Amino acid sequence: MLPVEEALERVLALVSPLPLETVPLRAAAGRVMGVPAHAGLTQPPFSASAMDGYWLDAADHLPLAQLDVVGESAAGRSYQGEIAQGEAIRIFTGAPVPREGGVVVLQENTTREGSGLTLAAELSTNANIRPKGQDFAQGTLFHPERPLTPRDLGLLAAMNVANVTVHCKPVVAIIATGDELVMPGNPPGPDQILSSNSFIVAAQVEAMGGIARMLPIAADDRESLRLVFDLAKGADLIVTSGGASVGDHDLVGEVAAELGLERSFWKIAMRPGKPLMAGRMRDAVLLGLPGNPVSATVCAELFLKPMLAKMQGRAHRQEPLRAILGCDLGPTGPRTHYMRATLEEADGLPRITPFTNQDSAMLSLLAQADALLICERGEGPFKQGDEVSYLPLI
Ligand SMILES: Nc1nc2c(c(=O)[nH]1)N[C@H]1C(S)=C(S)[C@@H](COP(=O)(O)OP(=O)(O)OC[C@H]3O[C@@H](n4cnc5c(N)ncnc54)[C@H](O)[C@@H]3O)O[C@H]1N2
Ligand code: MOO
Repeated sequence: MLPVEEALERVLALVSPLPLETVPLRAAAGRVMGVPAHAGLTQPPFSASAMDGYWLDAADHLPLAQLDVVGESAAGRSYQGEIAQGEAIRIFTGAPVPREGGVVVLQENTTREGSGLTLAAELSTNANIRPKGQDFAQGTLFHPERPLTPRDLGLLAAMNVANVTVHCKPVVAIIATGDELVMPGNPPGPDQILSSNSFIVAAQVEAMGGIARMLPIAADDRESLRLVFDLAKGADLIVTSGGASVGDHDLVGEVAAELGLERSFWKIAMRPGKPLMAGRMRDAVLLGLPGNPVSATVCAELFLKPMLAKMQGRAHRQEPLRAILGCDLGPTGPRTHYMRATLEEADGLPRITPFTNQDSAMLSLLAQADALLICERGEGPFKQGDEVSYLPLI
């Protein structure tokens, strides 16, 4: 069985960053830029007042100085005239200063009568002016290698970048397989259950910036599987769940092989998630998740998310965090165990405690879990108080 690290290398080798498309800035949140943007202007484009008050020459900036107010500069309407020594202009926040070499005195530190202005007895040394180009210069490059944040969009807008070139969103076809499955909202027969995996995977895909296409449930027969695989045409990734193991009705691998799957691997040294399979299939990549909901979720966390990140040109390494173990644990066995666990705040590192029941069909415990405690294969036993690694769950 393939170690988890190697399986991750193999799934990442199956995918590449997707082609680029140009989208309006409004549609760019969460997308990853494929080429840098250039600032179309210097910001601020002019030295501007940072306060409401009066602009005057630095030579006139003296306690109790008396000046004559000869004009006004407001944001969007600058003062165009001359200003001599002993003169000032009214100025507002964001308005261009008439020239370099002046200061802005807050209106609170002046008295005004008609056009006469008297400065306060105590003056600040702050010029209250935002210098031209303080924020960025024309031509400055911007290319964060992560999803664009709302703040990034603000910066791009200020740079006069109206359209951004980003990686296309991965389209993911999601196929649940199994005669026993019905969609939520339908009454299950006596030997049926509800399909939950597709909802977990679709939400994970969307949280990672992909487009989820939830396809109809495939029955455990070749014809039905072929039909639903056909509906997946056009997707970049096909994610199945169920039918991955060794039972007589586990047909996903067989049917995918008939349809041209070049399998990269099947079965990994991981618990839960042993029967995971992956490979290239037609123009897409297939990730075959095990049917147990916990196994499907953990495999999607560990493999699908990094694949989606790489396809969008994002960093795709998930570095484990450290915590203190809240209980004793026995030896791990031959498969690295990702245990559903709760996290509690503590002095220093948080305390992590795995649930006693780690059955891979337990959705209620999965929903309560904060983290996956990582117990490497062949390691342990562990003692309460040991420092251990975990991956947070959102
Ligand atoms: N003899 C062996 N039996 C099994 C092995 C093995 O190595 N030898 N591996 C076990 C492991 S590990 C897992 S995990 C499961 C996975 O099997 P499959 O991928 O073939 O999944 P199914 O048998 O189709 O389903 C397993 C379980 O999950 C339920 N399921 C399936 N799809 C969904 C869904 N969309 N939503 C909710 N629940 C789903 C299904 O009803 C089953 O209860 O195999 C072990 N067996
Ligand atoms: O390892 Mo399976 O994936 O029991 O749950």
